[in-house]
Amino acid sequence: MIVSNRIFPDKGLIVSCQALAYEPLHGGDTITKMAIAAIESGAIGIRTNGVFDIHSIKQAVKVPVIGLIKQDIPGSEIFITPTIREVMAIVSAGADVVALDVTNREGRLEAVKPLIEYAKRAGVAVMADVSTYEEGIAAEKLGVDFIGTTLSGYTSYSTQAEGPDFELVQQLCEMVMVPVIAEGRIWTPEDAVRAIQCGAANVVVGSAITRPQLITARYVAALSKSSSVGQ
Ligand SMILES: CC(=O)N[C@H](C=O)[C@@H](O)[C@H](O)[C@H](O)COP(=O)(O)O
Repeated sequence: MIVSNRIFPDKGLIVSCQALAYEPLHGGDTITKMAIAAIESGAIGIRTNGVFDIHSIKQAVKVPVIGLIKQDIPGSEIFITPTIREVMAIVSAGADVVALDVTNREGRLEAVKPLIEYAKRAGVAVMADVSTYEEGIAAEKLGVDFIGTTLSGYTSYSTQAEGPDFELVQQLCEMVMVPVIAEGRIWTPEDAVRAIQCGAANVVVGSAITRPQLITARYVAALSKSSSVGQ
């Protein structure tokens, strides 16, 4: 059986549960509890950042976990699992899938090869976080198991949009054989349905479910906009 089909045999929702050190929910078992809540409500997978949360969530839930490590490297724009060190740590923490940057920046399409090979040799699948169609095509050639639209809008040359990049999801689904995971700025159930209609195998939703500070800010902005209307 193809690795990706074994990991996520059905289409569905993957919830990204992440809180970096500067975010209010960072620390302790908060993120693990978020993951448990998501699974209790029907999510089929979790995407999470960092060794602690990957390991903790793996102990707590039975669904596949996509692991990444966000790491700032001075002078580099690549921050999602930038080096082999992070790949090794994610594999050791027990993730089922390693997510990493497969963008066309800083020679990454060449530099990422040993990272992909390491994960695959360890029996762990790879999700390529891309920002454009061309990067998705390149990622498939590199032998990844999933392609995510995660970084659309986060590279200088990709589509900059407020909402999800449905066009990229659709283009990739038409051209690649590996499952495409729609990810990035999916805020409503309708967005998620549309991503699946575009051909996505799965949908990752993060902030709209697990970043209460951003959810709150949207309500506050909407209310302040509506109260200023007509004044
Ligand atoms: C660009 C970047 O750093 N994305 C990260 C990747 O793991 C996460 O911070 C996002 O929450 C995740 O991609 C889900 O997206 P959204 O939160 O928009 O649903």
